[in-house]
Amino acid sequence: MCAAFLLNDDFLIPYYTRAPVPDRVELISLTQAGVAIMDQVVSNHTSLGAALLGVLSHTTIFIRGEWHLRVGALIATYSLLFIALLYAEYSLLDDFSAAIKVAGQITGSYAGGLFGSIIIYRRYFHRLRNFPGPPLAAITKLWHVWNSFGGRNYLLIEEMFKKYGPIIRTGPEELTIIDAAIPHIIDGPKSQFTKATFYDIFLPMKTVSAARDPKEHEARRRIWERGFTPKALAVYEKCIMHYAELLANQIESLACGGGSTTDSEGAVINVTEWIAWFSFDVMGEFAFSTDFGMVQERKWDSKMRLLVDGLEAVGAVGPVPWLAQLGRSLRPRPSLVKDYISLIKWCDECMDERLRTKDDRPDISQWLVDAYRKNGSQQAERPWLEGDASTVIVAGSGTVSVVITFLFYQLARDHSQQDKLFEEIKDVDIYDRGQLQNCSYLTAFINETMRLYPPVPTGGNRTTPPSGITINDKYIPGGVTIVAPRYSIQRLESSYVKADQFIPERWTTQPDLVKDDRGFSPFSLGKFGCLGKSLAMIEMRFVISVLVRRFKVEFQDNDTGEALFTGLKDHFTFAPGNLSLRFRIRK
Ligand code: HEM
Repeated sequence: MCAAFLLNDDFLIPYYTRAPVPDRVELISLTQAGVAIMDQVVSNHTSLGAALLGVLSHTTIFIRGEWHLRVGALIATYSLLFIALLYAEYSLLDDFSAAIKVAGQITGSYAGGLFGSIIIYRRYFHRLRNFPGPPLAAITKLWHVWNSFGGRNYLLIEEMFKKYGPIIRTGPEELTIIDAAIPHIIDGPKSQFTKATFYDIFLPMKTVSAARDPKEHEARRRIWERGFTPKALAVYEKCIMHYAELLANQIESLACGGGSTTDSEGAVINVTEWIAWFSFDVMGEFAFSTDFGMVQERKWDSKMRLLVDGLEAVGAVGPVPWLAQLGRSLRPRPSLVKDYISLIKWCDECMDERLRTKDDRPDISQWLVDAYRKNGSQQAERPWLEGDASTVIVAGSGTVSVVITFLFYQLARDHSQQDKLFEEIKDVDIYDRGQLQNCSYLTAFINETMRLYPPVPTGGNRTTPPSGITINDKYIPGGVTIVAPRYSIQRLESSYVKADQFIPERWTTQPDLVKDDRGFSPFSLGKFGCLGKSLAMIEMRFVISVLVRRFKVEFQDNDTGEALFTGLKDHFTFAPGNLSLRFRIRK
């Protein structure tokens, strides 16, 4: 009877209406109907069993731990099960289409049970269920990939902040928190937070910036720190000076009539491009002791373009690490993944070349190479070497160039600020690092640029310690990913007066314009904080000083620099749109 409720109405009528007594033909058709009913009963029971198994595998296995690195293996197992079932059914029924139907029904029911359970659990029973946020974001991070496509993650977070408030559930197991206190909570000296699953998108490449295991990270960081001693910085400084002067000379030759973009009133320069060339050239020296020659040649090195495109992949799939791993195992590979793989391969080749040079070069990599040569198991060390070398380039150039580009935008917008900066540095010996460090307006200009346009605008995800944390009287359990987006935190009206306006004086003569500076952390803090902070400050101070002393900058004609913003993309680091400015030589 019970089974009958699950059945098709057509079968029930002849089965339960007994009178009148059937003839032979009717008996045969009744028997066939009976067999069909039994088949259906068995099939429905099997589907139900498979669906229950799906629910059970979620509630007992998949609900715990991290599975993003095993997605490829899980899909492979699931496909193999389907094939095994298909084979078994085909052996029994000798009918391929019936076998496909049954195998599909069982595996489909299992998947239905599994995903149904996941969806209901995440939406209605999850420990983060009471935090506000887009309903679909609570169910899957794919929502985030879709909505932040095209590098608009920083804007998406701003929109959600306005709609849902300062603590937003942006993923099944993720909260985005826009609060000035959060950088110190997640990265401060007493923090027990660890790096979140996001960093696994770089695997199998290994690098200090993506090491999630605290011990592994600490050991690697110690090696890196040797590359940033005052003695080492003094050597790098010479290299920075060389490239900064080369850059200024190239722009001057354009402004004097040596290039196609010239006119009698200086030269129109694509600042985004030239500054990117400069910072990549510098980091090429630091990572591989190689001159990419872009400032000299006035054009992109094809490998550097690859790097820029490869970073787009990081931005696109960053919210879903399993998608990155899946993309890597797909054949043919999606083009974004191909760019990323080519990038890793190229880093590999550059490192081979670097290892062939026997002499100790004064670059950042020498410390990494040193550790590699001393290590007993060089094979195990190799992925670190490549990963760290690419980190030097990506972390070192994609950040500095963002600040310098936006800083020049601000100089062009406000000529009085430009004059003030020039007045401060015009008589300073810019080759003396100490003197440049004392230029408070220059430092304030850099800080205010990093406040409004932080080179790492939304990234830096952390995982809460097992005991969880309490923020603003709200308890957040352990094992939850916390996103602390600098772009939004550093624009909080509760922290800064006229928060959206560029006012360098808030860091010098008008401290009352800063109400709460806890949220200002462009370099991050603590044990995961930027290793290259001092180097970056040296580099930015010097190149800005060289250029501001030699040139006046302005927008051309009716341009307002809008393209810088329309093209701006959040690829973990910011990728600015084009900024064209007229450079005139100062008399
Ligand atoms: C304006 C320039 C820079 C800014 C704003 C900046 C910002 C940051 C931020 C926010 C982080 C933390 C990222 C995270 O939590 O995942 C970071 C990490 C890091 N940065 Fe920088 N950075 C800059 C320049 C540099 C330079 C020039 C280098 C030198 C190669 C560098 C090397 C690193 C490394 C190795 C890490 C990883 C540290 C770790 O995980 O222990 N950065 N940086």
